[in-house]
Amino acid sequence: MSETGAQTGGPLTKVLEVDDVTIRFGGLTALDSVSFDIREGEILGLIGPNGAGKTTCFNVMTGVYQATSGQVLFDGKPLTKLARHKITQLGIARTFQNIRLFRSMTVLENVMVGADAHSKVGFWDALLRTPRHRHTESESTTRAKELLKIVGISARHDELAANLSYGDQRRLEIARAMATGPKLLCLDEPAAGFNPAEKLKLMELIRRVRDEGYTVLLIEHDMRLVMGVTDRIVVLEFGRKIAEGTPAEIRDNPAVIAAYLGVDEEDAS
Ligand SMILES: Nc1ncnc2c1ncn2[C@@H]1O[C@H](COP(=O)(O)OP(=O)(O)OP(=O)(O)O)[C@@H](O)[C@H]1O
Repeated sequence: MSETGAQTGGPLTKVLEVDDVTIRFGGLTALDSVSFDIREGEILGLIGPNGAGKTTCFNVMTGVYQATSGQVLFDGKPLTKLARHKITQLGIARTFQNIRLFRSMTVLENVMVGADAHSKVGFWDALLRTPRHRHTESESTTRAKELLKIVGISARHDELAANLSYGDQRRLEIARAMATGPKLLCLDEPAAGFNPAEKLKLMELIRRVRDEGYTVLLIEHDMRLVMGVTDRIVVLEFGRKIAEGTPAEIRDNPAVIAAYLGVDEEDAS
């Protein structure tokens, strides 16, 4: 396990802060005064029953939605609603519930696209193939190959993305997101459609990604996976934060048990 501030008691750097965020859609309050933060080097899980507000929260944390009130601070600065490429440039990368890859490009090319989103080389450098562009290109090829190794699919780098198995496509999505060099990597239900053996491998992979120095936000339905891989968990129910803590604390929290069992808090304790 990597040594994060959270685990060593050292100074905590907040990568992202959700500060008293409320989001309303017409008459419906999807998020109600929610506050929590994500600390550098940790894996934070965001969980809750269906309709709890996880996706809405994810969307406000990745600049897709603007809070009705309250704010999200990324790297200490307010995050406003931004175009997707701007969010990537800021340092937030995400994967999607429904895999979004360039299916007719190779595995390596898909990761290189991620690296290009991060690249400082301009249009003219690329068009004229300047030494600066060539240098950057070879650096990003090397880095893309390293990332494919980390996610465990380097042997398939020349294959078309469409030819990968479902599990390997998910791995490729993670590598592509990592290639943008994010300060925060957001995984939206990465285990969707996985069998138990694949879920175990995914847990290993998420830990490996964190140990590489990435900060990870994980939204996931599979409780065992969330409990097994996260450093801290935030629980939402009906748009409110009902608990926050380590997996062990969350497992024993009566409000969380009640939310998942759908019974009164008193009955669950
Ligand atoms: N764009 C929208 N317009 C109107 N209502 C919305 C919108 N997005 C979400 N909602 C509503 O906000 C509430 C929270 O939804 P959200 O999708 O964030 O929950 P969730 O925890 O991600 O649920 P699930 O686990 O089922 O995906 C729900 O009642 C949903 O119907």
